Amino acid sequence: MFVKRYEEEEEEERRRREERRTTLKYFVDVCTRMGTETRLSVLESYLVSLTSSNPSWGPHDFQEKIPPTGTFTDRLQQEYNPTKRAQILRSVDRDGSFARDPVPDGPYSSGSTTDVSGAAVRIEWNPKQGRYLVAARDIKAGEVVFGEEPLVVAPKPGAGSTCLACLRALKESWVGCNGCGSPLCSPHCGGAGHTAEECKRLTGLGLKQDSSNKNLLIKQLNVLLTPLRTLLLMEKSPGKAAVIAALQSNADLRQKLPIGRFVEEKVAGPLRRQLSLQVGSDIVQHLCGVFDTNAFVISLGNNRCGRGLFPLGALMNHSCIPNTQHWYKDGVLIVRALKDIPKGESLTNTYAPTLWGTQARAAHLAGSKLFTCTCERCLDPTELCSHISSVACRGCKDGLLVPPYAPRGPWECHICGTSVSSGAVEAMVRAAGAAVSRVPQGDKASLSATVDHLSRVVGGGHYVTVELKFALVLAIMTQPLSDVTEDDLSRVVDLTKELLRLAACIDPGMSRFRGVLLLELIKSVTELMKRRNINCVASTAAATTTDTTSTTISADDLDDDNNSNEDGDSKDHSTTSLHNNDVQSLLKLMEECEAILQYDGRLDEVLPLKLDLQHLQHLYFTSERTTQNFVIGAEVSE
Ligand SMILES: C[S@@+](CC[C@H](N)C(=O)[O-])C[C@H]1O[C@@H](n2cnc3c(N)ncnc32)[C@H](O)[C@@H]1O
Repeated sequence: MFVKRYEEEEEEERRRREERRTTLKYFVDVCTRMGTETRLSVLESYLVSLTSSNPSWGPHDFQEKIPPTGTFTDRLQQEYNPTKRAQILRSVDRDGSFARDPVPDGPYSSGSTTDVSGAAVRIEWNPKQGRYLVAARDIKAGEVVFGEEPLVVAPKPGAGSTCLACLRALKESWVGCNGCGSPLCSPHCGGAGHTAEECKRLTGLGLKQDSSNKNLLIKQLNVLLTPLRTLLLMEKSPGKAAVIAALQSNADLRQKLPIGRFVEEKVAGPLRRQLSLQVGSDIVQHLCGVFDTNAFVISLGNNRCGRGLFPLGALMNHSCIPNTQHWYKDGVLIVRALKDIPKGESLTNTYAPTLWGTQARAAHLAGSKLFTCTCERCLDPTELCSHISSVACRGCKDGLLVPPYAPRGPWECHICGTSVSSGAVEAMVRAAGAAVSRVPQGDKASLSATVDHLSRVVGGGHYVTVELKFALVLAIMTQPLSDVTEDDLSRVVDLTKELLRLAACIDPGMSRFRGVLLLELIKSVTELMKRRNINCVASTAAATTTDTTSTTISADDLDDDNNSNEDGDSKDHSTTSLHNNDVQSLLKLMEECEAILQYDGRLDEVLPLKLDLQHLQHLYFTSERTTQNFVIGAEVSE
């Protein structure tokens, strides 16, 4: 009887081994031979699987039936004549073998007639940008366009010790996993990330034995973990394997770059030698490329962060003035519209911080995503009149040196015409960047001094200074509010208003930047109002400026449409007083702030602030019977 059971177990094990071998072989085939059409079908099927399995994340009026748009293949049939169609497909499929790879088995399989009805988005393709998402119907600002769970999550390659199970960043001392010695936040961490299969493979790294070399081993672990987890997932699920195979990896380009060599030497080799994975270099190059090209940095709160692969989210192409932004809720990627998006418009996401200037964004995109952005902002040297890259002119008092249209041309002042070589400007910006890097993180005094210094060197509106201004606002406002001086509160009011005007140009709509700025503005104004006792008419001009100028904080002034006259000049903000209805204006802004930060970790701060404001409103109406004006930052003139 025992012999029989042993034989059965042997047979079962043999069958499992064979199954795995076939799956991986199958994946190799899919990866290397999959044609463009099939890749699109796989992703369209994946989109359908998401909308059907997770309708709660769909648009609010999800029940409304949208006429089926048909698959990409169908649309090509309809929209192009046969010659054009063949041309298009050849242009994206070098060996011409685009035709008939089988669509893989698994949860995402489907025939060529994928029904994408119900989804707010559909997938399109063009030769310049590849695949991208398009609004399948009108989408409203603030609407959740879709939610998506990650296929794979792992620590960032450059991260330090991170709990493999829950992605928490760990301090110097941590417990090692009993099996492989990898970092865990506790032996009983409830996170599901570190599986038995992964543990078995990772014993090959020697983390359990080697304690002298831990830091180096952790670095290696973080580099290997992403492809390891992805390969283990693909072995288990052919459907998911096909989705991952269908994602863009830029592997051909990357192989000619230092990153290609790095992957070969530091990833593919060790995966085979140390973790005993039978995997070819082409697969590893593809997987590393897929992550570097598509992965999102995820931040799960409580110091838990890493990278996640969200195939549908990854299909959003980049724009430096994106129309969507994402948040995370319980590990799910929530993609929301920043503005109204009409049917047919492509959905975009930004791959580079919007607060960076064009040269910095372009360098980041070229280096990591291997393309050049040609959006409206990138093509405009003034960056949509924000002048965030323009540098203060030394030739005249008010002028700005504006970047040239030609790549290495001279920068010219838009007022006095002074011309400065691009090399000289770049050196100036580098020096400014170096000054920023010397500022200790969160150090208010150094931040403030450096903002003043950089405002003189590169200008107050240059992106290096702007980033620091934002950091200064956060540094001031992370202290307990009762410790913040009135001077600092007034500075926050001025800085947030200046940054809100900038946000209206380069990060418009319901962006997190606007939401956080509104929150800090409302918080600082509310605190000032509370301190100055609503029943008194207080002049605080001396505390804020040497003259009696300051800026209004009414909702109208934060509204960009009201912020410039017909010539596009900024309004004069020197006449200042809070109007009688300003508490109500603040409450209105609060509503907007709450709507923007609906999925943000800072939403918790909104409710107490709202209560404070409602309390002030009550006081205000009581006091209004005796006092006409409540003034911040100006002399009272009755
Ligand atoms: C995350 S993927 C986006 C989806 C991709 N288009 C696809 O077909 O899978 C990023 C890649 O898409 C392309 N891409 C994204 N945005 C682009 C843009 N604005 N202009 C040109 N190419 C873009 C680049 O090749 C980039 O490496």
